[in-house]
Amino acid sequence: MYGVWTPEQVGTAEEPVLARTPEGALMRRAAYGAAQVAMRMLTERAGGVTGRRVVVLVGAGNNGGDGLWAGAYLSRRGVRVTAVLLSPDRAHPAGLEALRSWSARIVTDPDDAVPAVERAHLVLDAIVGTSARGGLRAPAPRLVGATEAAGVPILAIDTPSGVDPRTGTVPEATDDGPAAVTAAETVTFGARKPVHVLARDRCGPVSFVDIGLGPELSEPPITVLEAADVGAAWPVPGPGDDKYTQGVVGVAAGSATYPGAAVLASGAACLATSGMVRYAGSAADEVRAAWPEVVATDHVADAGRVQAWAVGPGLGTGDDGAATLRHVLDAGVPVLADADAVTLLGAHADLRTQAARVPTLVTPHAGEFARLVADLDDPPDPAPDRVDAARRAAAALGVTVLLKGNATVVAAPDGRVLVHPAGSSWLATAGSGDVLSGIAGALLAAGLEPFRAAGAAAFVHARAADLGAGTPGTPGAPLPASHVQAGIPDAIRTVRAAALTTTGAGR
Ligand SMILES: NC(=O)C1=CN([C@@H]2O[C@H](COP(=O)(O)OP(=O)(O)OC[C@H]3O[C@@H](n4cnc5c(N)ncnc54)[C@H](OP(=O)(O)O)[C@@H]3O)[C@@H](O)[C@H]2O)[C@@H](O)CC1
Ligand SMILES: [K+]
Repeated sequence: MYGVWTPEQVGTAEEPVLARTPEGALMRRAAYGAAQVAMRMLTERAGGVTGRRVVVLVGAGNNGGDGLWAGAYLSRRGVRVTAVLLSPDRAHPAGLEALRSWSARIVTDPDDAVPAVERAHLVLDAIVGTSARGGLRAPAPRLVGATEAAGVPILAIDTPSGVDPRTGTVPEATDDGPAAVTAAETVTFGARKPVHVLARDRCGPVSFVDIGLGPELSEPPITVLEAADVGAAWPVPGPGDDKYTQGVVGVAAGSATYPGAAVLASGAACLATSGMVRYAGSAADEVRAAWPEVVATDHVADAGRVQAWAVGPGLGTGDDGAATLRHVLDAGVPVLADADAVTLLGAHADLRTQAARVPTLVTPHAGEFARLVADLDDPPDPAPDRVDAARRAAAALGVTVLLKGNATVVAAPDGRVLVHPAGSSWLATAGSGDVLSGIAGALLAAGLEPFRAAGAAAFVHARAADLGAGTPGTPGAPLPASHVQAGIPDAIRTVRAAALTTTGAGR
């Protein structure tokens, strides 16, 4: 597990460290770390360091200072460095002096900069960091566009410029070029910021350089689970367990029109934990045929006792669906509400009141989220700040909210937030949400609190898709939701193996 801090919190943590270290030491530490990453990238992508060409795009503030110092360290190692000063009058003086002392080339005319980036082996984006507001400013779009068109990789210094460091959002591109950098990799300093988990597609892999802020940082407003955390929390049977002690999950999903949702959710629940799965609904025959271990009935009233309900996929949003949701919310056990159940919660105030009385996890995509909060005073809007919107919705509704998207955001009513940054987009396929419902419902039944269940389910769901798409590190292929479902056991094995390696847990 690691934390993510806002730029303001990082700034506050920096102050005492800056006060007790020699002037410029923190920046030099950061820049040295950035130069190490740049040299590794040059070795991997250009076969070596000495004599390779690096262009540093240098903005007006300390981020530009990091870039200039990194350029100086690279020059010292024999790299041919060109610094492009985008605001020549405001370039960091000490960094500029350091770079000049190594006789690096310094360019201020964009017309000279374009051929330089086109011929570079690597471009460092030191245009703007944590003080960024809005997209790239001229002439940066032209230079970043030329870099991308030439296929030259970009290493973002601290944050990919043009991407909002707090929310990960990017303005529209203009005729001048891209509004933000798309980095091959990012190197960050002191603490990870929201952009690194909310806009992984813009950052690429993120390296972390410790500059000693740790003791000064407050509780992180966002945490990110790692494989070992998920593996250590994953419920598996012990010697004293039977099918009931591990938790029975009820699945209320699917309909005559959408039996597939029931099959996907029930099967995912079967694969996620080893207790027992009950199914209630009009797709009982289809569920039994696909998953003979499921105890299936036609109505929730006949389902028998469960320790949690997963309700919603393919349920319908009419009176029957509302009655089913009302029934499961009345059972007094944790509830996973997805898809049509989310829409029903948005439409019925009494159901929302019921949901707040039991541990409820709601898993909307963007459209369902808008319906879920439509009736609230001042409805939270995920554009531009998805974390804030999820946090406000969770607090207002008294439920845990898992907001789907490229980065999954989980917010608890008490203000805790988890983000799961997607490493890929393979989950953008019909039925993948039904699979997530089954996994999360099974974890609720096994006793995980909604916040943890949501984080662990999102992690394993994404891992199942990645494994199903192909061998990590090679180009993958699209996969349907039934293959995501089939990948759940492998995904669980990998997180449990990670837990075993890290802590000895997960046995
Ligand atoms: N404190 C430390 O010792 C350490 C700090 N560190 C480093 O400092 C970085 C933060 O530095 P910073 O606060 O100086 O601001 P920074 O992000 O460089 O922006 C500078 C100016 O750019 C402008 N600007 C705004 N938006 C823009 C845009 N879209 N496109 C173009 N320009 C834009 C805006 O000025 P404006 O023109 O709007 O007045 C803004 O004031 C941090 O990310 C890390 O890299 C590390 O070295 C660790 C030690
Ligand atoms: K940057």
